[in-house]
Amino acid sequence: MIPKHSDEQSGPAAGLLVVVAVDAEADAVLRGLGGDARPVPLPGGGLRRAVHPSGTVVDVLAGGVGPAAAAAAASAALGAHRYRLVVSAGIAGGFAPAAPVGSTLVASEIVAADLGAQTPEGFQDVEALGFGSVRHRPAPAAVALAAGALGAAVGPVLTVATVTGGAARAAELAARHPGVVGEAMEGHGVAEAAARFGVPCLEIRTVSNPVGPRDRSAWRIGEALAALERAFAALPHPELIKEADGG
Ligand SMILES: O=C(O)c1cccc(C(=O)CC[C@H]2O[C@@H](n3cnc4c(=O)[nH]cnc43)[C@H](O)[C@@H]2O)c1
Repeated sequence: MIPKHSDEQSGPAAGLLVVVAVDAEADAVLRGLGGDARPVPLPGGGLRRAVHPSGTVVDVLAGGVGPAAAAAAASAALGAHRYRLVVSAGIAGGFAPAAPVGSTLVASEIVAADLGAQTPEGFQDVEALGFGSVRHRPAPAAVALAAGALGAAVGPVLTVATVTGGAARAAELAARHPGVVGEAMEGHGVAEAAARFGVPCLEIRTVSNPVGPRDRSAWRIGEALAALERAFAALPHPELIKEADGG
């Protein structure tokens, strides 16, 4: 694990780091936090700082699409600044019936769903193959606190490198991950980076499309971004940081 920063090295802790993929998601999160944000220097850019009405200092990072970009960006921010909690956030696909379009999700597990190998017995993840881990489990009390405040569905949220585009693949993922609520592309990368810095991590998503057969006419990105804005306005930021930290 990479040692935590000392105050002498980097000044007072920002509190919360929110890692999204693209600027439209960052803008939605920042609107929810109250609007005013200033850029913070970071190699690769994309970092803006806001203060929630609760007084919590929140850094919002647009780190790019996919787990590798998200992990690299989150590591850069975690290496440069002190945080007590990291949240992977953004829009996602929702698994029926738990996660309709416009709903909010909080991950009970952040799972790399396609990190493994095809074998004669079918897909096996790297954990089953004995050389890695595919799962991060956020603190249950923090998950419950966030979900209660947001009226969110709770369950595993998958991280995939390829968006699901068919009913058979959606059914296969649902069978392999009981209780699954969502699919996105960054959570596991962000969680891996946070773990290396010893900082707790949550994943909070709002649903833009159903997971299943590809249907561009069913995407509701504006609705999901509006839900993301509401979520970051409603989160009890100081209490959440305390819970995620272990109370
Ligand atoms: O081309 C498609 O069929 C398609 C369907 C859904 C999303 C995409 C994207 O390229 C968006 C990727 C972006 O948004 C997140 N996201 C949103 N919905 C999903 C999804 O159903 N499965 C995986 N990721 C999704 C993701 O985290 C990325 O940041 C294309």
